[in-house]
Amino acid sequence: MSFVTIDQVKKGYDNQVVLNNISLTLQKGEFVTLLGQSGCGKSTLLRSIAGLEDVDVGKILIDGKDITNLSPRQREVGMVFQSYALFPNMTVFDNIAYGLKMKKAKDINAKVKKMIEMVDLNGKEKSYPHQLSGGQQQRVALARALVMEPKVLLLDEPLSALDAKIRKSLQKELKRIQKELDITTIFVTHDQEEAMTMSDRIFVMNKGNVEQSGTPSEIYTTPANTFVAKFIGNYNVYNIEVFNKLVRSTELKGNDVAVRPEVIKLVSAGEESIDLKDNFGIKGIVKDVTMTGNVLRYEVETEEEVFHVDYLHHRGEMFEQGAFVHILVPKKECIIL
Ligand SMILES: Nc1ncnc2c1ncn2[C@@H]1O[C@H](COP(=O)(O)OP(=O)(O)OP(=O)(O)O)[C@@H](O)[C@H]1O
Repeated sequence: MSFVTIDQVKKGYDNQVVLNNISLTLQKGEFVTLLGQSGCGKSTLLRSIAGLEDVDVGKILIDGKDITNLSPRQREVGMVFQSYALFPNMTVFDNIAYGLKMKKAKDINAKVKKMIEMVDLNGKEKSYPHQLSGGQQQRVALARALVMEPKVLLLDEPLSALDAKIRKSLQKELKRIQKELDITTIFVTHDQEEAMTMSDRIFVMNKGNVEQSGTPSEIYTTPANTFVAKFIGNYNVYNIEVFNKLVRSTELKGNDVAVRPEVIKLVSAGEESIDLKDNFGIKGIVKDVTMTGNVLRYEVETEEEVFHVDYLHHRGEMFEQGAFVHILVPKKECIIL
């Protein structure tokens, strides 16, 4: 049985549909990500689960209980925002202890200490938020949410305000803590790389709809439609008629064809023995070569379209800007959309 159920949820403002009949389920302990561009409705969905927004239609269940009409407090969820939202006039310890004190919980000291240890803030108990870095403040916000032992942890772009290096290290720590506590987590981000590294499952959202759900590798290797292919990775997506014209074939049928940049091979134009049985071949000129990390990213111009081709640096020969090449697209790697 699923642990969290979103059942046909709809929400709109004035004439605008923000959530268009969203249904999804999560298993206990899963880390899922709502991924999408600004305005797609991901924050609204998260805030609806938290009880910070009302839905117009539909139901939300957590651990078998219908929470659709409960107040945020009664829902037993914890939330962390991009902006940290700490109490500025309270120490780290008091920020984390606040919710427990309100609830008149037992063993407050021990619980807060354990959380401070978990988020690696030992020694900072008496510091105030303004004395902490952004990353440390976000650790406090995380500890403050987790100390309440919520059933579901909701994270709204929690790492987006941090610089790249801190962000990477907090991604790892967040995953470690999530696994250690086995806490069901819904993470919101617009950053596909972040979604790919963090998630058990990703829900790709667009204009109030879930376009596709799946593991990071499922979404990357088998995008369900043109939107997902264009949004994820660095896919080459072409209108199928244009592609067929380029490769002088009518083999492919459909609307669009998508090809991942790393499956395309480049061969010098002078090369004679090219395999045109298993590949589509297109003549092109290398327009640009950029190096990102250990990946060589080529931009190859053809008579109609530009092809993006990624080579791992050690994959062999390099092609210079201006080089005449054959672009070999393996037929079995063409994804028809
Ligand atoms: N209180 C509100 N009143 C009117 N429109 C709203 C309100 N809150 C959100 N919206 C609209 O709903 C749409 C979805 O907003 P939402 O914040 O969920 O998107 P998002 O995908 O999380 O984007 P972002 O990353 O920019 O927050 C947007 O078009 C937004 O303008």
